[in-house]
Amino acid sequence: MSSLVEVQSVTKTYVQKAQGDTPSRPFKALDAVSFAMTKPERIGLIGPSGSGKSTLLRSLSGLIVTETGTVTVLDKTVQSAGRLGEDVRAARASMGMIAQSFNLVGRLSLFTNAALGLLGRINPWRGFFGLWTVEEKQRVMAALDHVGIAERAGQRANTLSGGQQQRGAIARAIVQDAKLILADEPVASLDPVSARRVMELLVDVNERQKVGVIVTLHQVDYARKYCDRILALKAGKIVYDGPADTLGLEQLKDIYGSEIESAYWGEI
Ligand SMILES: Nc1ncnc2c1ncn2[C@@H]1O[C@H](COP(=O)(O)OP(=O)(O)OP(=O)(O)O)[C@@H](O)[C@H]1O
Repeated sequence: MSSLVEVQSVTKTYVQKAQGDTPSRPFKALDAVSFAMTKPERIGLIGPSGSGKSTLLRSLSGLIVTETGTVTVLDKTVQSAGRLGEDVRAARASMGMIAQSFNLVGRLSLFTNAALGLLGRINPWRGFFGLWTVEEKQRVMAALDHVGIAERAGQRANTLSGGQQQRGAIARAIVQDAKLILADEPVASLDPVSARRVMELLVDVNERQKVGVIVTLHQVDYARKYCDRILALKAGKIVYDGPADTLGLEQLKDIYGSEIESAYWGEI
C-alpha cells in the first residue's frame, strides 16, 4: 500500500443563489485541494465556518462528487474527474464514518448498532435477522468494552447520552476493522468531559490499531491537543498543512479572522 489517502487537485463548485441585487454565481467550496496521508496519522481539519471542511471530508468517502481531481483511499479510486470510481464500495468498506449526531440507529440496541460494522463482510440477511456467530458477538462486545460502554450493550441507542453514542460509533468502526476514520465534528455537541473522552479514543485507535483519522473540528484547541497534523482550509484552499504544534497564533488569526475568539480558547 502506497498511501492511505491521496487527494489530488480536487475542486467543488456550488452555485450561490441570487440575493437581492446580486445575481446567482458559482463559487468554489474546494479549490484545487491536494494532500496525502501516507501513514496512519491524526489529521485535524480546521478552518472558519464555510471554508469547505465538511465538503472535503464528504468527498473522501464519495458522498460528494467533485468536478475535477482524484480521491484515492487505500489505493482504491473513490472518485476521479467527476465520477465515482468502480472501487468506491470497497474503499468505503475500509472507512468508518462518525458524524456530529444521529450516528446510531435509535431504535436498535447499542450492540446491534456496533454489529452493523460487520455488514460489509457478512450476508446482509444474517445481519438483518441478528444471526451473529459467537465470534462475531465476542468481537462486538470487545469493541464496546474497548470504548468503555459494554454494560450498555442491550440499551436502545436513542436512550444513550451523546458521548455514549459517539463512542458507539467508534466501536462500530473498530468492529468494521476500518483503516480510516472520517469524523465530522464528532465532539461539537458534547460537554467538555465527553468530548475529551471521544478525542482520547480517536487517539487510542490511531496509535494502537494504526487507523488513520481525519477529523473536522471547530475548536482549534482540540486539533492542537489531539491531532499530530493540521490541515487548515480557508475559502476552499489549504492554507496550512503541517505539524499541529507549529501552527502559530498569527497564522491562526489570519485563517480565522474575526472568528478566532470562538475557534480558539488559548491566549490570543
Ligand atoms: N449543497 C450545497 N449547495 C450550495 N452550497 C453549498 C452546499 N453545500 C455546502 N455549500 C457551501 O459550501 C461552502 C463550504 O461548506 P462546508 O459545509 O464544507 O463548510 P465547513 O467548513 O464544513 O463549514 P462549517 O464549519 O460551518 O460546518 C459553504 O459556503 C456552504 O454554504
